[in-house]
Amino acid sequence: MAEDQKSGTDDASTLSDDVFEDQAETEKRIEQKRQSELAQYYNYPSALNSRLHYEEDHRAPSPSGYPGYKPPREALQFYGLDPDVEYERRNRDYYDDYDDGWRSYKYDDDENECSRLFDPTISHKTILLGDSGVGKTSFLVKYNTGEFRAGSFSATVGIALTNKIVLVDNTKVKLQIWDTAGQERFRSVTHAYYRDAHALLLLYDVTSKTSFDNIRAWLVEIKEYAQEDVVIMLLGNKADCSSSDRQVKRDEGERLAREYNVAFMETSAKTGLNVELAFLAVARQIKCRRTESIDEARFNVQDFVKEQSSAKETCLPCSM
Ligand SMILES: Nc1nc2c(ncn2[C@@H]2O[C@H](COP(=O)(O)OP(=O)(O)OP(=O)(O)O)[C@@H](O)[C@H]2O)c(=O)[nH]1
Repeated sequence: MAEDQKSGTDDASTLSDDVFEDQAETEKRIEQKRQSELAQYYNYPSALNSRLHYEEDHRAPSPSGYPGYKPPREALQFYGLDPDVEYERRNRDYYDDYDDGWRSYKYDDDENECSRLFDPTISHKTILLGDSGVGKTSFLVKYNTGEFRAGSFSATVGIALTNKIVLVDNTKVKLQIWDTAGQERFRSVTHAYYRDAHALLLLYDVTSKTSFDNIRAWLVEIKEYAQEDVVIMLLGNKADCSSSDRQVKRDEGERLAREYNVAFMETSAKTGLNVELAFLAVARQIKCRRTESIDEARFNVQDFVKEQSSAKETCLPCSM
């Protein structure tokens, strides 16, 4: 492990003997120091650089992450890795497979000339939230590239974004979609991003009761940090899994969504079930909330989701 990475631990051992600082204070200060070290990686100008992946055992930042992603040198050093060795390894192991890059870091350019852009001044910020491992990155990558790569993504560190244009009734709605780290230790970083979010996609994993139980805690956080009128959608991901693996029934998800008055659907990043629909519903709801039209303002995302889910359980075209 490199000296950089060890510094937090060294601080802890030194300061635990310090009679002027109790353990809680020490831990708090170390966490602040760690966060400030991490914070520098979130300020990279490029969206690609704002995303760091690493493997659970901390041996290496994820080589795959988003296809074509190359962590900054400092990020690798932060995890005690030699950047030259890692870049070489990544080139060898992964770049050949993922040479298309993550295509939609630029806006998708819609060919439909007659469609107008809804509120061109705003990229509507949409954030994926939920416990670590529920499938946020897979969900976004599926939406973005149409591909699912089982087990390809290791835990997200911090945040990353992509931009998409969704066509709602011949109007383009720009979504700026943020993928966040589900791990508790990055929570304080992601909180900062809730504030100006227009929509939140809150995921749990239908094969993990814990991730479902934690939804209530996520909703408490959302209430605390997000704007009051934020569009929230609860998604039970990994719906493709067999019934023997399933720990959360569909109607449990529905009940919870009703209790909190949020839209709900089950999804699968693997099969694409409702992936497009989730973003379409979000775009539609955002547009309707910001429009003067009485008819459109009456649009209810939950009814829309219900209607669409029963009409078609797979990916929908973007224009409806
Ligand atoms: N069967 C199935 N597996 C999925 C699905 N979505 C994700 N997975 C798998 O679940 C694991 C975790 O997926 P990720 O996309 O990395 O999860 P995450 O929520 O981004 O995790 P963090 O980055 O730690 O917050 C991976 O092994 C994925 O292949 C799905 O819809 N179906």
